[in-house]
Amino acid sequence: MTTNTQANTGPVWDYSAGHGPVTGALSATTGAFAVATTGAATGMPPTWALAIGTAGAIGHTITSLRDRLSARTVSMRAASWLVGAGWTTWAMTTGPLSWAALGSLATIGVGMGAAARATLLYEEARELEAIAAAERQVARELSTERRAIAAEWVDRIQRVCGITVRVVAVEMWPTGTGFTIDAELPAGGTTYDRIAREAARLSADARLPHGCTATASQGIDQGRVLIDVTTVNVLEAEITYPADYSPLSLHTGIPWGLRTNADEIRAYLREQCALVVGPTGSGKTNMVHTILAGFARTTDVLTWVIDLNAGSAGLPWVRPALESSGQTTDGMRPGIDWLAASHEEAMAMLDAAVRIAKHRKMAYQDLMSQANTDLLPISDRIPQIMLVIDEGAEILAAPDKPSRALAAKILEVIRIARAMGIRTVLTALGATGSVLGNLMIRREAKVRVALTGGETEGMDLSKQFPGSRGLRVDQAPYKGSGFMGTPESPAGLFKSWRILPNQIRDIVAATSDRHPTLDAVSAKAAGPDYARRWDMARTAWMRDDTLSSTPAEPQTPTSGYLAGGLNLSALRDERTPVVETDEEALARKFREQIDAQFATAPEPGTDAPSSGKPPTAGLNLSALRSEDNAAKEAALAVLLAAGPEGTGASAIARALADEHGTTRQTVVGWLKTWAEEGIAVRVGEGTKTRYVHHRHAPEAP
Ligand SMILES: Nc1ncnc2c1ncn2[C@@H]1O[C@H](COP(=O)(O)OP(=O)(O)OP(=O)(O)O)[C@@H](O)[C@H]1O
Repeated sequence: MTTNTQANTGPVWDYSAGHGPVTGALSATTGAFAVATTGAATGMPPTWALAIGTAGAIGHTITSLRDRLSARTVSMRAASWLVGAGWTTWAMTTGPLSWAALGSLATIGVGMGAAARATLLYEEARELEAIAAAERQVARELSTERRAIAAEWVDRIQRVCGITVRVVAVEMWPTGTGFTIDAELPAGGTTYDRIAREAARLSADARLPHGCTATASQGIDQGRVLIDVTTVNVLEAEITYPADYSPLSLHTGIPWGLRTNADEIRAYLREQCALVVGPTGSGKTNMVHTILAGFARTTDVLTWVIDLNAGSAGLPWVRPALESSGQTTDGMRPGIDWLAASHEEAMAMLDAAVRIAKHRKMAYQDLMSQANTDLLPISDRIPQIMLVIDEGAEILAAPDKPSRALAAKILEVIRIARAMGIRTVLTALGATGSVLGNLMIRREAKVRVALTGGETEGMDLSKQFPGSRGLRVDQAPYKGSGFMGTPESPAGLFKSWRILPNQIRDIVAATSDRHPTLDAVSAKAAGPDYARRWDMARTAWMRDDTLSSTPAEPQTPTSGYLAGGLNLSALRDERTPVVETDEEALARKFREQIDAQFATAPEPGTDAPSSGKPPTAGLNLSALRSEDNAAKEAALAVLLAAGPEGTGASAIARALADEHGTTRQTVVGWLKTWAEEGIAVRVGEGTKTRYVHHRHAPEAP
């Protein structure tokens, strides 16, 4: 027997030879070959060759299907079958084993078994061929669909943008929620943004459902464009935070939510800070928890949280690890590494951060030179500190003295600590000019999120995502939905995961032994303020459930660590102009220096009549500084006059516009404070949110 090999079809055997029992090789039918060899060794009669030939035929059948089955696997199966069948048959009929008997019986087995096996294999092959045919049919239909999409979009782009592209590929998303078109731009220097800027018109022309977009971005080179078209609105549904709490690293990015194609979007924060903007009710608090969940899962991040609103953003991450005494439970670490709910604690935290940044710079010189980098190599041994400052933008804009001191420190951390591994996530109620007008924030915080949640007023996406076109607030009218852009991923629609308290508890428990420890160099620089952060005296308030509902007394900057309430609102209420003390003068000089260095842009709409105070240089705090008490009192009067029906921030801002020029964001801040203090009661949700003065509130006498 000889073996031939034909191109594209594989080896074909010729069974006609019959010289002796078996000669030649049956490379794909090891079993038959084994039996043949056995037969030869024991003087197999020539007739056995027939059976062996049948076995060879199996090999033929098998190898002709090599595209579908591994011939080797099948021949091994045949071999084991042959031996097994031969052995069994012999055992039933003959008795004790001899090589001759084995040979003959094996051959009978080969004949019978080969026939049965050939039938089985034939069936299997037919089945596989049928599947392949079905697959080919689907592929044909898919490519017809792709061709139809390509043709439709070439026409559409021509109609809407006036340019003729050539579609190179259409990729259907596995999630079934849309597709990506890869197209070549026409010659003559056309750039992708000719299409990007027409996103809204393209979406309308394609009659995409609400919440779906056609977003163009750069292709593989400057002559190509990628157009992501979403056809199913994934922003609408509530999607819970994934139950997979596996370890993450700062370097591999931290997932913050989903794109419309259901892809995860990650924030890379080794060098970047982040700004998350969301008006009340948009899902901002939920998003902060999602962010803290991501940090808790990392092995190289320590999270420090400042939340002057009763520490509420950080508390769920600490409480599972707190004993009733207020001390941390042995063996369980909180999901965050430090929580500040008062100005004093926040100041201690920020001071520690500044000291760490400065000390790391000196102490890790050798390490950085060995690693040949000017960025401190962050790892589980030298962790990054992520400072999450809830409503940090409002602190930057607040007019009171303690907030101004905090603002100066926050900006200092942002300015000096990038290379040394301390970055911030600031949240804001509105994309106020006071935040984005600051060049340093604009430059350092390029990971940006705008949660819209149905709120359209005061959301200026073009400021938050400069250069992005076609983003419209009404594309994301659902809670937890909005836009996210990072230096790696252009601004686009996004949905944050919904995370509930029980999941936060689970994550705290699951990640407790994973958190890094602050490196000794940094811990030394941070000093006792850091080392004693979980001291009972400083954490007792975390167990006190009554605190958050008790209006706080104004605190003096010298008061102790016990954050007996969160006095941002109280401090915002400072009414009497303060004579500048030495400390204030120092803070003012510092702000002036920062502004001189980082050319802070003026905030639009803040040239309204001021209360007579000279405009203060720097930090764009002018908006709120110029909102004098008269404006606040006028706002309260409008609220009172609105009676039981109540009113909203926009209406109050409109009423104040002429006389005081107060911005809506400012009114939002006041309303939030008043709601916390019980002066106003919040009624309704989302776009229907109203505030009622407590005298008119339903439960009021
Ligand atoms: N990612 C999300 N998916 C679905 N629903 C969400 C999501 N985030 C928030 N929500 C819904 O929106 C409500 C408000 O969320 P959240 O408290 O986070 O908003 P907020 O902007 O912090 O508002 P406030 O400042 O008034 O507390 C939640 O109770 C929840 O019902």
